[in-house]
Amino acid sequence: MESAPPVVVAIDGPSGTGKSSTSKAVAAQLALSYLDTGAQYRAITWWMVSNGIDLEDPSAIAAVAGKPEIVSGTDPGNPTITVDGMDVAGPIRTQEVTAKVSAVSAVQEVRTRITELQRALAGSAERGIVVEGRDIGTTVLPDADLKVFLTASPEARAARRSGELKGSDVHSTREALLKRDAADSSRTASPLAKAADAVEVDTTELTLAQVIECVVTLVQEKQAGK
Ligand SMILES: Nc1ncnc2c1ncn2[C@@H]1O[C@H](COP(=O)(O)OP(=O)(O)O)[C@@H](O)[C@H]1O
Ligand SMILES: Nc1ccn([C@@H]2O[C@H](COP(=O)(O)OP(=O)(O)O)[C@@H](O)[C@H]2O)c(=O)n1
Repeated sequence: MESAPPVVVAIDGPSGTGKSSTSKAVAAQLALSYLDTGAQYRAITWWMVSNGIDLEDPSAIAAVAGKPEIVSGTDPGNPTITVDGMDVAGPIRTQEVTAKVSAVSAVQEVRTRITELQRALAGSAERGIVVEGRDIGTTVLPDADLKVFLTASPEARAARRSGELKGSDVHSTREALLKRDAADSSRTASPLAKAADAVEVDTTELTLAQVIECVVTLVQEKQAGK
């Protein structure tokens, strides 16, 4: 039997809408690769913080954007991320990195560099890939076979996020999350946006299992040529 052509799936949306959990599960179920592009922006931000780069100064960020070597593992069962050979899966999730990532990801030189990495990984995935982020359907992979834009109410997103972060309260989590969404949506370089041809799924009232099933069905329909 001939093997199916690779399928490329772009999943975008704001924080806490379920992109990572959905993308990982969909990729695992369909034996596709998986790429968390937020982890890449977090990794370059972690490197800049660790090296004392002035994040108030976009030109200082731009000047060193090419320095760190960022490598993403694309197995949905074991996604990995390293910077210059160091495993940074833990350090990229600190509140400090979360608070600073939008300033770094707004710099065009950073985006150009990370977008190149993303396209190379998508192009080399034999069976196909699920790529999640903010600008995958609009900029990184505008020819993706399927584009999904996940949304959810700010309350649902804040409740989900604060459920993950021990000791955080929903109110401050909500404020931090909305601030980051506003920065990501208003930047000039490849802002968070829904592609015109993306399928929007509001996950507010859906369980994670329902969202996964919905996206798996959309991918299978594409693969069947519907
Ligand atoms: N539909 C859903 N209902 C309830 N909780 C969800 C749903 N989707 C995701 N979650 C939970 O919300 C949290 C954030 O999900 P995540 O996939 O990391 O979102 P994102 O990648 O969009 O920021 C995780 O703990 C996840 O298990
Ligand atoms: N394709 C992408 C993905 C993330 N990002 C940036 O990276 C940050 C972290 O993304 P993330 O997906 O890890 O964030 P969460 O939704 O997990 O909180 C975002 O707030 C954006 O600033 C981006 O600019 N473009």
